Amino acid sequence: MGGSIEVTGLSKTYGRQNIWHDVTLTLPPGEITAMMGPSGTGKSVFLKSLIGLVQPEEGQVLVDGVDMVSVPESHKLELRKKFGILFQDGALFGSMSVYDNVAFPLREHTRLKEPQVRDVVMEKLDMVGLVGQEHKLPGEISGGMKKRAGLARSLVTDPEIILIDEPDSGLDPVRTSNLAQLLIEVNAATDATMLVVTHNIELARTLPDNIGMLYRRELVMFGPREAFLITDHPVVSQFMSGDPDGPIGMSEETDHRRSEAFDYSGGYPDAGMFHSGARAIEVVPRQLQPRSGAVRPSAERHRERVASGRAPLYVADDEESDQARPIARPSLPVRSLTATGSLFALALDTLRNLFRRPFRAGETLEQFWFVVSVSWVPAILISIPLGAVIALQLGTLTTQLGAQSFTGAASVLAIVQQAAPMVTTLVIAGAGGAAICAELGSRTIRDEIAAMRVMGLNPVHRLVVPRTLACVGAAVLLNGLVSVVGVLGGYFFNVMLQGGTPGAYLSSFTALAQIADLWIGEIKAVIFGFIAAVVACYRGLNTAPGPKGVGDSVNQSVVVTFLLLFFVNSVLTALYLTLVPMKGA
Ligand SMILES: Nc1ncnc2c1ncn2[C@@H]1O[C@H](COP(=O)(O)OP(=O)(O)OP(=O)(O)O)[C@@H](O)[C@H]1O
Repeated sequence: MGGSIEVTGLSKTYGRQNIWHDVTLTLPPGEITAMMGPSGTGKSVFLKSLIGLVQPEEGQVLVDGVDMVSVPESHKLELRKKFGILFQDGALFGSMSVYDNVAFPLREHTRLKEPQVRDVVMEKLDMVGLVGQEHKLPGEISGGMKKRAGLARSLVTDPEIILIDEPDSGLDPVRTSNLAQLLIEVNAATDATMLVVTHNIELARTLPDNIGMLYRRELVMFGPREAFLITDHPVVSQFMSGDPDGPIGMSEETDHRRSEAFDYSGGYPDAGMFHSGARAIEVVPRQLQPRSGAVRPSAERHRERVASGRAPLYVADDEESDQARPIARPSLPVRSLTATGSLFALALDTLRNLFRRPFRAGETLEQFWFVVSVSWVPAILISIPLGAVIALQLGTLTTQLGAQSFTGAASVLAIVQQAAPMVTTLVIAGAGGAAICAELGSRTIRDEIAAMRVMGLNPVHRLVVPRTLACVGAAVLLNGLVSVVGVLGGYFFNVMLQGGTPGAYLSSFTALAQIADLWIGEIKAVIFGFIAAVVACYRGLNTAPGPKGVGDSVNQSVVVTFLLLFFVNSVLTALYLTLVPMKGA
């Protein structure tokens, strides 16, 4: 029998937006449940909170007795292996073929040999009608096909709990019916617990054993399909009939006014009360049955629960439903501290995962090449004028002080210790970091990262570590390059324009500088490269929905990196000057 999920007092907010509060329900093991509700009522957020992809502020989600809300992330990764999930647009990995996407969980989590993997993958692809399309990339197939490929991937490990977000979006009515039929066959064959989030009334009327509805920040009704469909509840009956007249309008904001104006004189049905008889026969259609003739064990259990009165219909209290909940939003300092703490936690997690096997050499090299290729030209173009300006300024100053022979040492130290690591990392953050943040942000809003987490994979190990090593490697390499170009630029301007002598420029450097002065530049490059990468990855992985969310993340990642770099540079410089004695001092 499938896994059990018991939700108690669950509440979720985003900023000032209360998504839903105090949601309590149980998904009966092995049964199919549909969650309905107008757009934007938080159905997808609810589904993600069951699997620990969204962190609710209050409440519990017991998955086979373990609370998904409070267990540590490492335990969540294990618990998620019980789940299969189909995200709204399939959440396929864009760089892999349909075949590799479906094979991915098997290759990661089982010891099956490639021929066995092939058998399972082809069986699931056949089930969803995608045989012949397996070599295509996700970008080359339609939205409906992506959805079916996502379903095949979610079924490939025979999960105990299957979560499906809007299976019908992007599908025509015939394919929607076929998909519904497929889901009932899967349930009959596996007895998995299933939750289907949908707007599709026909699907909700014929597929599930139980139905729930979210509306205006709460669960308005939840219970057996046969009780839910015959209710007189104004919100539920309007939604199920698709009637434009009623408390539900164009948006939740205006619904508040419509709701006040609506005549509720018919009253609400009593919780736990079943309406039966002629009306039930009229409005409750026959539930879909497996074509194979198999008997669904969960359907039998459901009938027993209903007959014995152990499946009451929950109806929210009308008084409660119209009350706006005050949202205790943390103050700005608290939110800033929380974000800083999370960034710091990601940095530590990245360091921990550096030593985890397998080492992803291919992706690290690919990212390294990418960061170097977008950064080296701007880095050099900036370093030439910067070296010149530093040499000219210091040359003028040392001449005024009568110490012109020390121009070389001053310029080289300024370039190697300060300018080169800063320039390198600002360019890496602006070019490479911004691209990394945009890439991870797009993958986040397409639910690719969530899909990875569901498959029990750690995005820090898979994505953040290779990108961090790439940025650190690129920073060290480019720092050397920028230093050389900057020093040559300084030399050229000092010797050609300020009348300095080549011998004095170099000998002053050896007289005043020491090997530690060169090391500090490279150490700074390592630290700054690490900061640029972790900030970019952090913002990318915590992107808000939509293209605007990605844009905001990129912007914040660049600004935050710049601020951190200047701060950390001043601390490192002060430490170096305090701890390392100057040559000749
Ligand atoms: N990561 C996030 N950050 C901020 N707000 C979010 C985030 N994810 C979801 N939301 C907000 O939560 C609300 C509910 O979104 P959700 O996608 O769950 O709605 P839905 O009921 O599934 O809608 P639809 O049926 O249109 O898909 C929306 O207003 C959305 O903007």
